[in-house]
Amino acid sequence: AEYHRLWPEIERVTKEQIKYAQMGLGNDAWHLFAEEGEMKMYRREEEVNGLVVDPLKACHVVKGVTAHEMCHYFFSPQYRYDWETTLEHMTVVENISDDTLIFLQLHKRIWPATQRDALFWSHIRQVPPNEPGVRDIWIVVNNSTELPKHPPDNKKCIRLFLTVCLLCQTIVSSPKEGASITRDNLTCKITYCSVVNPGGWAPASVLRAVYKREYPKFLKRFTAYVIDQCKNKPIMF
Ligand SMILES: O=S(=O)(CCO)c1ccc(-c2ccc(C3CCCC3)c([C@H]3C[C@H]3c3ccccn3)c2)cc1
Repeated sequence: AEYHRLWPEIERVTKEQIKYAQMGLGNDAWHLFAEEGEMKMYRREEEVNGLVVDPLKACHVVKGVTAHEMCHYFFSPQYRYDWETTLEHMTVVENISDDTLIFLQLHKRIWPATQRDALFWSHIRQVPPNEPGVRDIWIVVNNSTELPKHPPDNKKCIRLFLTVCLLCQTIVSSPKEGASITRDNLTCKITYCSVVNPGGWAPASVLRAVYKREYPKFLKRFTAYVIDQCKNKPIMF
């Protein structure tokens, strides 16, 4: 799929997102707005043309799964309805390659905001480890795109714009002398980043309340789902 018209953009945005996820909190003014166990969620308050586009960064550590498994369940369409509770409808409108798809998603209306839909390419890839102790790194990047065949239907709903990445690192603790690696030896470090432009006006207070409620719920539910899906299956590195 290296010759697909979107490939240069996919390469550029994916490389940007790897850097952005791996820089941690940098020296930006991030506000910790949710913390539960190992999960820490940060946001910055930003508006573009009066629209709330608060960047979000979440860090989480889960035991018992690999980075590949976490990214596989996030990327693959067949599992999405199991963990994405705000979906009313989801379809794959283009199969660019086995590691790049284009999704069209209609999200449930969140009162009193108008219903939103999202059209985005989604790309999964393994990334070389960047620090000792990390066995492997996988990333999924979701980035809004436009397709003549799927124009926004502004009468029905508002098209939102998103750039999202899920970067996961696998850390393996050494098993007992001579024992093979089990899921007890696996730790997955997760960095989830999202910037969502709601596309049309919605009260800042409403949007911030939605994000404050929905993002922690989403990351907790998604990671618990992957742990449950993997626990009795062979490890996928
Ligand atoms: O990580 S993903 O790519 C996973 C693939 O689905 C992703 C994450 C989040 C969204 C999203 C974007 C905007 C909204 C709002 C904006 C105004 C009204 C709807 C919502 C609403 C449904 C709420 C929500 C917020 C956060 C997490 C999940 N649910 C969701 C879309 C895709």
